[in-house]
Amino acid sequence: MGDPELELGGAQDDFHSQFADELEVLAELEGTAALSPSRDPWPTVGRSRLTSEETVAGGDATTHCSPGGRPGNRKGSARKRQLADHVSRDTALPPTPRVKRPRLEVVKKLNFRPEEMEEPPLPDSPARGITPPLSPEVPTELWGKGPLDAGADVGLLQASPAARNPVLRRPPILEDYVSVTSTGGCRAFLVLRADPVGTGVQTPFIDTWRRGHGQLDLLGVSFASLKEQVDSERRQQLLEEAHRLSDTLRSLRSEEVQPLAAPEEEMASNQDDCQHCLWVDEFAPRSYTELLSDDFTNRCLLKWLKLWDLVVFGRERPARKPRPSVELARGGKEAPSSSKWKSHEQVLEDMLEAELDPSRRPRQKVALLCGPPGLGKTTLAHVIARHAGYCVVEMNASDDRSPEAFRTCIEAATQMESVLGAGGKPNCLVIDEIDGAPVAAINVLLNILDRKGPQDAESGGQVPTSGGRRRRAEGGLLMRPIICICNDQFVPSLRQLRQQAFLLYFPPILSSRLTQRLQEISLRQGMQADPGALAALCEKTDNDIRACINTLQFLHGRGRRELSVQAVQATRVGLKDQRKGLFSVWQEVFQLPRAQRQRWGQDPALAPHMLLLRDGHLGLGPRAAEAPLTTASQRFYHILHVASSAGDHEKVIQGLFDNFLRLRLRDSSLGTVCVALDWLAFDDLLSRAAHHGQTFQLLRYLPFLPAAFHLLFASGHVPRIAFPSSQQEAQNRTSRTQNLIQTLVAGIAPATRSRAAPQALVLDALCLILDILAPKLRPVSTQLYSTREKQQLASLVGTMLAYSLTYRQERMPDGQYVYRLEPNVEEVCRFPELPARKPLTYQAKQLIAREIEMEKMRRAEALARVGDSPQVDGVPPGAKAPLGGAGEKGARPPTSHSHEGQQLEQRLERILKRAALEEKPERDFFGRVVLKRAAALSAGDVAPEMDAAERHIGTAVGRSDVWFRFKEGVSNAVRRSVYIRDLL
Ligand SMILES: Nc1ncnc2c1ncn2[C@@H]1O[C@H](COP(=O)(O)OP(=O)(O)OP(=O)(O)O)[C@@H](O)[C@H]1O
Repeated sequence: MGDPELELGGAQDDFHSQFADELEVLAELEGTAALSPSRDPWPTVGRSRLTSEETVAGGDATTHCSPGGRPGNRKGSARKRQLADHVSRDTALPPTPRVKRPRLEVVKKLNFRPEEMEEPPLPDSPARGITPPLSPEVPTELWGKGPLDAGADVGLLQASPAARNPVLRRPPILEDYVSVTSTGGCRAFLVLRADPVGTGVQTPFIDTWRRGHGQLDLLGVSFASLKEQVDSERRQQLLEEAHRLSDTLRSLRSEEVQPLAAPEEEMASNQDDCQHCLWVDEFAPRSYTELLSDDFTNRCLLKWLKLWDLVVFGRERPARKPRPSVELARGGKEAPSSSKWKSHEQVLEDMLEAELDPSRRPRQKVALLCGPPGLGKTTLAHVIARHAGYCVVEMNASDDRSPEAFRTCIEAATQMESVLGAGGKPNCLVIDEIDGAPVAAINVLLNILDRKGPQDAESGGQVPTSGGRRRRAEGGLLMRPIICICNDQFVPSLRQLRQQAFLLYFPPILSSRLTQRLQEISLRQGMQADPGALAALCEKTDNDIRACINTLQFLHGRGRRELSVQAVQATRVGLKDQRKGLFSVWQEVFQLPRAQRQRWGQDPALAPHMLLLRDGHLGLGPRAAEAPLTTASQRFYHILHVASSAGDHEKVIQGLFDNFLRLRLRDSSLGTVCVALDWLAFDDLLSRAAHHGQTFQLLRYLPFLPAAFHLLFASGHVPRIAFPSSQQEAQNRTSRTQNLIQTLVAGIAPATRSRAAPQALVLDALCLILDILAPKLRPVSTQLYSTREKQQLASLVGTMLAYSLTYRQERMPDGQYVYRLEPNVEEVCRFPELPARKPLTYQAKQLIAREIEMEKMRRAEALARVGDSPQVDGVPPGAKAPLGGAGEKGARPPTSHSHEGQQLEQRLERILKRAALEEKPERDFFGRVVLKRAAALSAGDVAPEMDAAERHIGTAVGRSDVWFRFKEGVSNAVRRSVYIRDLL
């Protein structure tokens, strides 16, 4: 854009050149006025306007008029004023969307060719906005008809050329203007006009204004209209939400006021609630009668809670009526109650009938409810505790796992002031998922249970009454009932708690009761469900209440208003990824499912082992799809699922291995047993390949073994299952045997050891060695042995010493003494149940043991002697020992008993002499000789050496040459004929 002042400066040189334009314009004006005498230069407000761009694009072809556009209002002095064609929006016009006009293209080009500037606007272009007065070049038809034309000539005559046509080819004389140069180099001059409305002046965002509120309509719909639309939509939404909420509130209130409304009304009012809440919560039982669990269990738990009444509420226990069965038993001759075997129910009844402990609490301070998930254990605990007048405090042992958190929770719930919390009711603590708690946390609970009150010490004390004084006196004594809930009672951490708790096993819910309840629920929710479909659902979920109700709600939520068996079977929801206990897994493997039991034995196609024996496969191929196998394959997949989710595969397999031979086998040819053993071997191979070779994808085949066992051995009988222990025992034996071999090998003489590798020893040598070590020895004194026998004995002793074997005396639990081989390698190579092949007598073993000891002493002494005297011939003393190594065995005759005696005597003498020589006078602290000794010596005139010996080894022994030590169980200790006088 050029500078107007410079432009003007160039035009001031001569008058003609300066005013030539004006003259021209005046001439033009005169011509236009003559052409359109009736044109209205000030169109009404309702007339459409054009923006400045349109004005520019259309040259003088604008048809707008505004108050500010009037010539009388114009003020030409302010150069910085807004362009006159930037006029305010017409507020009277509705903000209707308008079509983008093709003329906008022209604006973008900004090409001010003379012919374009004079080009008339399109006849169909909407007339909007307030525009400057008409340019004389604008054709008449552009102005439309009617009122717009009225009085046009009045203003027109008064208007200057610039006022009529703001876009000029030459600069205006009297008015301010802005020069504009097009991209093609063509120049035009825009007249500046006043903006009395102030729209353009006030807004700092002129460009925004141009884009947003101008006439370009780039959005197609004006921004304001869009905004308004959004606002109205939002308003509508809020209104709808408010309606919905008020409806919900109303329905809730009506439910409270009228709980038994007509089913239709109820259905309608519940429809909204259903979207928001779970049916399991909505239909959770609130009272005792609504419980679905077994009545006996419910009653037992309630009775146990009632046992706490005395300490909690101070209520006396009602006097018990004697049970008729007990009476009968007392009256009758045989008393069945005294029989050894009691059913679980009887045991529970007895516990509930038992006397309270000295502190007047039940003997079992904790009730432990255990059973599969979703059967309503937690619900039962809540309902029964509320029914018994308690305020239930629940904690989840899986969440609060640390012992400290456990202690705090338990103490807070049972002993703090909050016991009289909500509604003035005492608390009953419910600890859910206690099988998830660590041992340390369970120990905290056990410690709390074990706390003893003063009444425990002095039984029969005063009945504790409620109040702070009593609690203080009892310290931390547990005075509130605790109900623990778990899924698996056999987890190791619960072992101790189980022994102390009132154990209630939660039996499966009766399918008929659950079906009835489900029917009620589906009816209330407007869902049609036939009992067959509901029974199928119960069966599918193992009578899990939660899973059943959730499945119903899920199907209802998907728009299903009718439940069929097919729908239940096709639904993949409602199955909980539950982990069953080991016993239940074993039981499921060995027992047919309920529905199967009646049919078992009638349908030959169901003979399960046929599945495994035929073609040696499991019926997983096309055969599995055949009709008769459908039920069996269902069972197969069920067990496969159970085994996969059991987790501890090794234990499962151990249980199957330990128990399968105890079952009643129907197959007399033991074919099933052989197949089962093959499976076990296969499982071993698989596990080994998976773990050794790290090919873990093989692990997926492990659960097939339980499924195979199920098809082979499942029957209708309840199996008697024992916890597997054989694996553990075998492991213990293995490690014990390995230790024995290690000890044996470590004790073998080095020369022999080099040829006795452990495996070769076990497999080849040991059994034979044991035979060698059992020669026939006559049960007489060795003095009566022939030379050959003596040689035999010496050889035996030599062999045993070479392998570092001996016999050790042991006392049996019944008081008997026996000699055992040590290390007892007999265990390694003999089956425990089988008798030893050539057992040695007690005396023979005793003799051998003694000879071994003697030989050891001899060797030690020889070594000591060689150590004292300088070695002459360079031969090691051990090698020269009389009954030396195994290589020399039998070479030397066995030493006689008299020789032994001589040796012992000599040894004794030496010891005594040495002791006498070493005798030194007793000195006091300062090194002076203590005189007391001298006085004693003077009293008895005995040789000082003898006395010294006596002092050393006692009076009786010290003065005799021989002494005996009594060794219990050694028979030869009393066989020798010894006179008393020899001992004195
Ligand atoms: N008689 C009943 N009628 C309707 N719903 C019930 C009934 N009993 C229990 N439920 C519902 O079943 C659901 C499961 O119950 P609950 O939590 O007591 O089972 P649980 O055996 O403790 O399971 P978990 O071991 O998984 O904790 C609950 O939501 C409860 O509302």
